[in-house]
Amino acid sequence: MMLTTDPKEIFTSWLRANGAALDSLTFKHSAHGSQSRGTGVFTKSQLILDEAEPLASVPSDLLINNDLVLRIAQEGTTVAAQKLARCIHGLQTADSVPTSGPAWERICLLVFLLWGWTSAVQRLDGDISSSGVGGKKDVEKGDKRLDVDFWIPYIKILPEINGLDTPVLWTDSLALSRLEGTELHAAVTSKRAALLREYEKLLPHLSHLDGTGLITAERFAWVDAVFWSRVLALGAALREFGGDLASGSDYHLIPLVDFCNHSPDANIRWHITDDPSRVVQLRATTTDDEPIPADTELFISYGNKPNTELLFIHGFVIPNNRNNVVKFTPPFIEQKVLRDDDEDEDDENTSNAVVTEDGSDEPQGDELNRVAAENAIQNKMALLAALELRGLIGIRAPSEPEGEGQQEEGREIGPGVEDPTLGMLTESDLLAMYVAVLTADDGFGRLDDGQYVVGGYPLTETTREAFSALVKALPHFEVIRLRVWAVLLEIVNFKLCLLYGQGARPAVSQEDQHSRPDEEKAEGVIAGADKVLFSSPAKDAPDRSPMAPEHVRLAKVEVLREGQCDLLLGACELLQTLQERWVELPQVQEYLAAMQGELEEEE
Ligand SMILES: C[S@@+](CC[C@H](N)C(=O)[O-])C[C@H]1O[C@@H](n2cnc3c(N)ncnc32)[C@H](O)[C@@H]1O
Repeated sequence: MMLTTDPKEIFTSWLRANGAALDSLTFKHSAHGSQSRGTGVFTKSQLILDEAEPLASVPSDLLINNDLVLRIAQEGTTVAAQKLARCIHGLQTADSVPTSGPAWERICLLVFLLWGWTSAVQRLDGDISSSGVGGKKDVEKGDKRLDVDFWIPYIKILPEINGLDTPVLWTDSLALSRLEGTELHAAVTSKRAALLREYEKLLPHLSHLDGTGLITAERFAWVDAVFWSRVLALGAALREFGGDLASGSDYHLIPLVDFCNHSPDANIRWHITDDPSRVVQLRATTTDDEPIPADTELFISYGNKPNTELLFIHGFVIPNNRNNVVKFTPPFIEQKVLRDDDEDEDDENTSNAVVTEDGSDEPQGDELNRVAAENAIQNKMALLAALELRGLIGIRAPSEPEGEGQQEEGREIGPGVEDPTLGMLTESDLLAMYVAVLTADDGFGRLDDGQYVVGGYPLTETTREAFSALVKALPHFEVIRLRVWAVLLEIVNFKLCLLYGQGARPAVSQEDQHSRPDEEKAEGVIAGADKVLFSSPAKDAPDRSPMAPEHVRLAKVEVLREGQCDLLLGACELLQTLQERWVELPQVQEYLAAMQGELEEEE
């Protein structure tokens, strides 16, 4: 009998031999146009999807979590297990390495993957030192799961560096510079720096796993990407069942289930049971009457993720992604005082402090304003935290009015409409915007005893409902809403400038040997982003994706940028309409007239 060398077949046999069930499924290379999706889960023969019938299942013995890694380190007897033990022991005793919680679980799983990968590479290179002394095979006598060899069929089918293609792994790529103007540019830069720092910190311990310099900074970035692109946080679900399944671990790698690719129109999902022999199952999301043909890929949903997140974590984008969002930090109105102050300082290059007769510096008006602004921002941040509104605010695409009647309502948009932002802001983001734009003139602030007030009334309960009620009760509530629209419009315009300021067309790398004239190629990339990514797959699509070509990366970034531009243009249009409507409101007109009167009196 011929032994197979196909990693997918070896992996399938390994799953079956170890208690997984996957009779109706198979693993195949998946591609859409020239965008490779790596390995995916396909139907083996014609199949009718039925919610009640599990399509596949994985036993608890095949789940990989930090409990397993620690057991290998404590109980494993092979040379490879001892290497892992030295690595884990070093990490546990090192300064500034977290040794509990999700951060530690992640490190344990990174170590596991690097342990498997270095062992697989060393076997390939004929280096048998990791298998045993004098070339004798070093086999675990107890639990086979403590033996690195047991896991090699799984390790060998994982995507290689080029198969993941997340921007953090892009080097010397023009596509990186095209991320400028999007949130991803800063995110990628800081993630790379953080990974490098972490690599340098962990390397003395990781080198116990290999000792021959295999674990480079790039390999460390790879293992981090493998982890984030396939980890599932199952802890809470498993703990509900109690018993043996309720380990302390949250993060899990689940061979088989982690080969499911993502689609917004997923037809399968994972499901947890309390039966250890089939603890994680794949099930259909619906029951159909019509059979689906053999060789159809089945997809799960990774959640309602925007393209920024999909590209950052998974290296792919979805055209016309309904979940796109543009995020920003809360735009505290006091930041304007700080910005103006900085500009004044730059202009005059002088300090606001004046030297008094006794020679000491005394804060003057501007300085006092600055201190007050900084205090106000700190108080606002504390309030956001107390209301659990900390974090970024997101703008989503406003929903399109549907049908005749709704269009009419769209035109009628005004204070009476329940959500005048048409879904552009969530309820909690709107509350965070109120916190950002309220000022002392609105009777908003924090008293010396720590109590918040809105409109002069105390916020007796620090809940979102109570805060929202006080804001809505303000006599000039519509003025506050107008302020929100105006601040948002400023942000949207700024974000659009960042995107367009980047230029509508990418410059083209000189290294590109096969390039058409720059302009022509750049135009092709932009206009044909969808075409490049989603044209028909090559007939003989390679089993393993080659290095993602530069034009594929550029096309992905263009899909991301176009998504953000469309979203921001839609938001800009709506915000302009909102501003126009709100400025006409009698409440707003009265408020503006009163302000004008006050100003004239002061003069
Ligand atoms: C959980 S793994 C799925 C299995 C993976 N294809 C493999 O070969 O190991 C997630 C990774 O699969 C790829 N992927 C999943 N869904 C995709 C999609 N819709 N388009 C492109 N790539 C996808 C991405 O590389 C992602 O990081």
